[in-house]
Amino acid sequence: MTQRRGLLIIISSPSGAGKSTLSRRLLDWDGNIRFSVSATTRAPRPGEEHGLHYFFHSHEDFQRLVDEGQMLEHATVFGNSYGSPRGPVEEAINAGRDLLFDIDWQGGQQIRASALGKHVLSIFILPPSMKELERRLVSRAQDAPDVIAKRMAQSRDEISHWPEYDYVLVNDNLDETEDRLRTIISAERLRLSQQPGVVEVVRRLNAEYEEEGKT
Ligand SMILES: Nc1nc2c(ncn2[C@@H]2O[C@H](COP(=O)(O)OP(=O)(O)O)[C@@H](O)[C@H]2O)c(=O)[nH]1
Ligand SMILES: Nc1ncnc2c1ncn2[C@@H]1O[C@H](COP(=O)(O)OP(=O)(O)O)[C@@H](O)[C@H]1O
Repeated sequence: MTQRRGLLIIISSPSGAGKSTLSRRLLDWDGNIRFSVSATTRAPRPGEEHGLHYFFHSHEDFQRLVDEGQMLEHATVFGNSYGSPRGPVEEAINAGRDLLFDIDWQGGQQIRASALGKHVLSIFILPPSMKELERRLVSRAQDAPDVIAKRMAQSRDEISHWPEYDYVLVNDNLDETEDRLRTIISAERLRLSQQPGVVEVVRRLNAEYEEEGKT
């Protein structure tokens, strides 16, 4: 049987809505999902490792990677450059491995518009309220107050892109949101793995129909 192609799972949300937390849970849930480690010019947060959470680059190095065509997509977010390396993507699709992208709406648009767009499953995460979004950003205790203010100010713009996504989830209860994400991914995998078999069955049914017509 033909192996299904890998999925490019794109998760976007305003900063603080919970996409990193949900991404981590999805990676723990299923070993067939790998994380697309982005390149960025942002400074590492405490505990973040080069090559694991991000590839941390200088502005010059980042620009060189873009110029060399090594980025599948890239964008400026909160004043820093972020981009998804092209290298692992086609390999994953062909090997039937799923890749998880924690990227913003600009990246989502670029990948969807690319030749690889047909492999995309996109999910947008909304916070239950703006107050809760701010509470989560503050309680994460990773960003300075001015950085948090910048992210809150940008959140409305990010949220306005929800209609571009295949699915939209409100991340109120974390376990419930994780459960819904698992359901969405499982259903999409089922749809993809069925396709080759279904084409064969329809061909056989058509042949049988033709045979019947002759008798
Ligand atoms: N377009 C694009 N956006 C990215 C990429 N990597 C991360 N981002 C987005 O950049 C924004 C800031 O990410 P980060 O600094 O890690 O903050 P956090 O999402 O609040 O934890 C988020 O919206 C990410 O989804 C990327 O490779 N491409
Ligand atoms: N459903 C939820 N309920 C309460 N807190 C949450 C929920 N989802 C995430 N969080 C917390 O909110 C903060 C921001 O989540 P994070 O995953 O870093 O967001 P993002 O990656 O979208 O910026 C973290 O401290 C995380 O533990």
